[in-house]
Amino acid sequence: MSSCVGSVGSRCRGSISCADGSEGKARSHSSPLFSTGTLVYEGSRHAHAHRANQTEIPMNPIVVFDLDGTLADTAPDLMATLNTLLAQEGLPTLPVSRAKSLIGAGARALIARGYESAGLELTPERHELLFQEFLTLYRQNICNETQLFPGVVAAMDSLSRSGFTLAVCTNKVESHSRLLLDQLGIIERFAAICGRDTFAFCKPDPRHLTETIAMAKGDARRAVMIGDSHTDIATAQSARIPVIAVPFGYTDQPVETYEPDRVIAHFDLLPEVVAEILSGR
Ligand SMILES: O=C(O)COP(=O)(O)O
Ligand SMILES: [Mg+2]
Repeated sequence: MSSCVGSVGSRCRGSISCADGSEGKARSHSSPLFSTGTLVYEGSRHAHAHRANQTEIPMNPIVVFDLDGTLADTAPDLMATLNTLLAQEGLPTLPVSRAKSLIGAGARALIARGYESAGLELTPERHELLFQEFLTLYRQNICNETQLFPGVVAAMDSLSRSGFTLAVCTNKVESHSRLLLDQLGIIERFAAICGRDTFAFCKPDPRHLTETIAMAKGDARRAVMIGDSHTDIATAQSARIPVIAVPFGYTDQPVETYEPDRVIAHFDLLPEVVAEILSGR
């Protein structure tokens, strides 16, 4: 039998390619919602194959987390880094409370928005230079005051026990995301960590989410995203993935404005709400 490598794409429409070059369709193998599902390969050349000869690719239900403002309160260290840059130029620094309107679209946007609110417009060259400086500075100070939000670890424990794969889809650069998740002690929990530079596209492009799910080998039909911003909600909505919002992150407007499927005020509620969404309750 040929060995088949799963590259099951977003929403499970992807093909599965085999060592012998043949392609086949992946079909859902009926599975209970919260147990590990499987996809059964039915290669065109092997359609006659006896069931015992079929290659099964496990596809777990998956929860995809945003990082800044969802898993962790990163505002103090992000704003401290921004303020170091502003102070270097003799510009007024900004309070952490401004994080809600500045964070969410990555470090480049944070710098542009920060300088704009300090009354300075950046040329593209200067912007790029400051971005590089920001990356270096932030890397050295990434977890000084940053903390996981209450209940994150217990919620992940519970989801993992129920058979969920976990992944991160963030607009932070991937290396920073990995460094931070490592310093927070939770990096091992994620089957995929995809930052704004992991693919050629990033949130709100829905492919950032669907490709994260594919990379984690999660089942896109049993996937839920959790995020704190309009960007996360819009991304999930365009990917047709249900989305839960947290109200304690970085957004100007209340998250309800963007019509997520649910809003949870504490991570203790996450496992239950994910279960409700996936069972259509
Ligand atoms: O760093 C940012 O601005 C955004 O990051 P997030 O996508 O994890 O919220
Ligand atoms: Mg966020």
